Amino acid sequence: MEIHISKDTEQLSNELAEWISHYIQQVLEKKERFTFVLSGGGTPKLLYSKLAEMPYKESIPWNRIHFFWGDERAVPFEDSRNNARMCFEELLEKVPVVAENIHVMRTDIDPDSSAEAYESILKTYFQDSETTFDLVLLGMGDDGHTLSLFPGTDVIHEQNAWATSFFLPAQDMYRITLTAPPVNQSACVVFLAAGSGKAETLKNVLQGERNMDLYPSQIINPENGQLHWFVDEAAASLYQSGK
Ligand SMILES: O=C(O)[C@H](O)[C@@H](O)[C@H](O)[C@H](O)COP(=O)(O)O
Repeated sequence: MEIHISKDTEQLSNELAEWISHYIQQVLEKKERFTFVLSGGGTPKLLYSKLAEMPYKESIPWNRIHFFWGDERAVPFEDSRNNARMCFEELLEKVPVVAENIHVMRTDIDPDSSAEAYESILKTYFQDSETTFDLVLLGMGDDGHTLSLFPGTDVIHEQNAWATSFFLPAQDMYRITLTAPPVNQSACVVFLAAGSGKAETLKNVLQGERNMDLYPSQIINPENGQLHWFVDEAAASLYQSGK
């Protein structure tokens, strides 16, 4: 695991945009397509808007990138809470992507069918390949959740399905989410977290005892891939470097 600490969210977004751009170029030197899992939540908005600006708008080979999502709130695409919609607004509408390469988690069908359909897209994509995505961008909630793996939920320990759906009473909505297995088979996972509200949880996730039911983010640990945390100083304020 590698942790990158930036001064504030502006610097964090700039540094991560640069890192992602460099990583994409590197991977695309060796293969034709790049698979990128986008995250919802508030923190990546600034990152996406940076990637949509120069120089990345022109330097990244957008037409060779295939986009997926880590999780989705089962609300219509038009709803401002829809994760895919946010990603379109901040990034995908602004750069030359190929429409067929964008794989949203559908919310115009029932959540179970949507999760099944997503899993079958992924299985078709990756077939028997040992490695899944080139890059999975994840957020972490103040409570330690990532994807839609919320503390105390069964989905944290799902071993078979690659995508699933369930009702989240606290938010009165269904969620559709990737499970840990396809994420842990990816080539690289990047967590992006910012703000003092995440400081205690970040410390517990990275340096506390292992308790995935309490801190689901701990379950994410690519078997043969890289794991990076990009955080700002506020989120890292309780993290003890060098420990
Ligand atoms: O749909 C969601 O809510 C997200 O996919 C979720 O997993 C998010 O990444 C975290 O909650 C962090 O969100 P913030 O960046 O807003 O803190």
